[in-house]
Amino acid sequence: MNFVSVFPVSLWLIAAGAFAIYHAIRAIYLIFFSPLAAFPGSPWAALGEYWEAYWNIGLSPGHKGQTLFKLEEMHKRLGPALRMGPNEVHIYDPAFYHELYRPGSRYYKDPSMHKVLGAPSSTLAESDPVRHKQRKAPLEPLFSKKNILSLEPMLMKHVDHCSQRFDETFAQGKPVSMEWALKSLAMDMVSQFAFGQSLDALSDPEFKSLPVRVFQQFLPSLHVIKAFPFVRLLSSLPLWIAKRISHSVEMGHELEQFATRRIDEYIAAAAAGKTPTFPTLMERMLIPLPEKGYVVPDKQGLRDELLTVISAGDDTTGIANTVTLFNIFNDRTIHDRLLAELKTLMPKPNSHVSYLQLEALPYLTAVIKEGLRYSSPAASRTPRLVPPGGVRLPDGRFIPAGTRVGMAIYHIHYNETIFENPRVFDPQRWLQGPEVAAERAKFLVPFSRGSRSCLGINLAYMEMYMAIAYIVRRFDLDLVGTIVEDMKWDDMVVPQFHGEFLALTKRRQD
Ligand code: HEM
Repeated sequence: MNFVSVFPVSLWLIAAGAFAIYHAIRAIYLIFFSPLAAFPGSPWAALGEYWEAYWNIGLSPGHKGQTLFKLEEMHKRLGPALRMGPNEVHIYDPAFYHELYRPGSRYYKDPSMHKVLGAPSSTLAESDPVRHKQRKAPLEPLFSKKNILSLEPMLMKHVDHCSQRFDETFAQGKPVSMEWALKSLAMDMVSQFAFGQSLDALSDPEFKSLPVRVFQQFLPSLHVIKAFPFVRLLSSLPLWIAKRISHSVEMGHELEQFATRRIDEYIAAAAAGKTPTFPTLMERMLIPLPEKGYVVPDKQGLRDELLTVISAGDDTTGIANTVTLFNIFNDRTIHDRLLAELKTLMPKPNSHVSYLQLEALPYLTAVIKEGLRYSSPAASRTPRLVPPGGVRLPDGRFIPAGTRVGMAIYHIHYNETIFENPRVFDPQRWLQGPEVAAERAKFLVPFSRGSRSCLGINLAYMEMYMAIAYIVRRFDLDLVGTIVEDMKWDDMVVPQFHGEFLALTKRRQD
């Protein structure tokens, strides 16, 4: 007996017909009658994740990581609010950014989205504001400026190691792939901060150690997982099967195993009294804070935290440094002015200065701000849910409570009304008098704003100031055939460049 003989053909036809009618009615409702029908956009977007997947996944040429740019173009044609999904609106109005992401905002993260995207029990993914505050409690003092300043010698050690690796590669007559090298530098810094021991990514001969590659290759797969959540289930398969199905799933497995190993090693070392001499993420996460409602998470929670912090801190800072350095060495005017300023503080190429001294340099500061604007490492939208009562937009349209709304940092940073000639890398725009600079600073939001903004902001700034200042002062990078076109990028969760930034890393003599 088989299924077809149990259910006659007519029943199958009725079931298929009912299915088709249900979806046709659903489509008509979503496109023409839903409360979001007033918002223009592609009808495919109204039906599901299909439109976004079509522009992001890259099944056809020119359609990889393009949703962000497509949205920009559509907003310019169709207005500041677009239909982005059955229950989602996308906004392109800088003034609304400060409403959506302000401190105390009641627009919370959407838990369903983070369940799909992974690491659901991390601070980054926690949507409930009370639980988020509790979860953040041990991390806040760790990420404070005071504590980050105490990490300066550790960061300096990695900058020196990076310089030594540049020398070795130069001696072999080979160019350095700057993106890989700078991501390795960021990886060593953030891994030591997270569990007290760096992953020594800088020692890899090509700067392509497994952890750096794994994060780089896993993140773009989030586009696929978002559109087809069942893909996530593949990660529960045994590794040998998963490997045959998808490289990204294999990478996801690698990541989880890597984090679990690190946690076990850390706990074993702590039990043997061998903890690092400076506070680390792991150490803080393992101490309960009953007065703040913080309970030590289970293994899965620790793993999620470790993975999100390393991933949040590696690619982002690596990308920001890559883009900033390319633009410095691609424009002699910017380069010469920055070098001249650095020489006032660091008379010799091997001079050492403190981070606080670097932070006080006006042109370096302008270059770093512009690097963060121009690179926008966390470029895409970070959606939130509309709070009870809904929201009325300035044009009178209403968005009901529970709708997802999102804005993209890239759209703020590349908005011509705020930043003139946004596609030009121009540090000078930050030096046009305190009033103009203050007005522009309101819209410099690489780390987002409000209670869900980046916890790692102080560490990220310190990494950037130190990497940019020491590399520019020590090395005269000679771009090996890299042109502006190579630095164009697709939005694959983090920017993915079209070409490679290759440079001969020659030491300066004076
Ligand atoms: C240039 C470098 C960086 C940029 C541009 C950046 C950007 C961001 C942005 C935009 C968010 C908010 C995401 C959201 O709304 O969902 C965020 C959150 C976060 N970032 Fe960063 N980040 C950087 C570096 C770092 C570093 C170095 C670390 C840690 C070592 C870090 C750790 C975190 C954490 C833990 C969160 C979650 C905060 C929370 O939800 O309370 N980030 N980052």
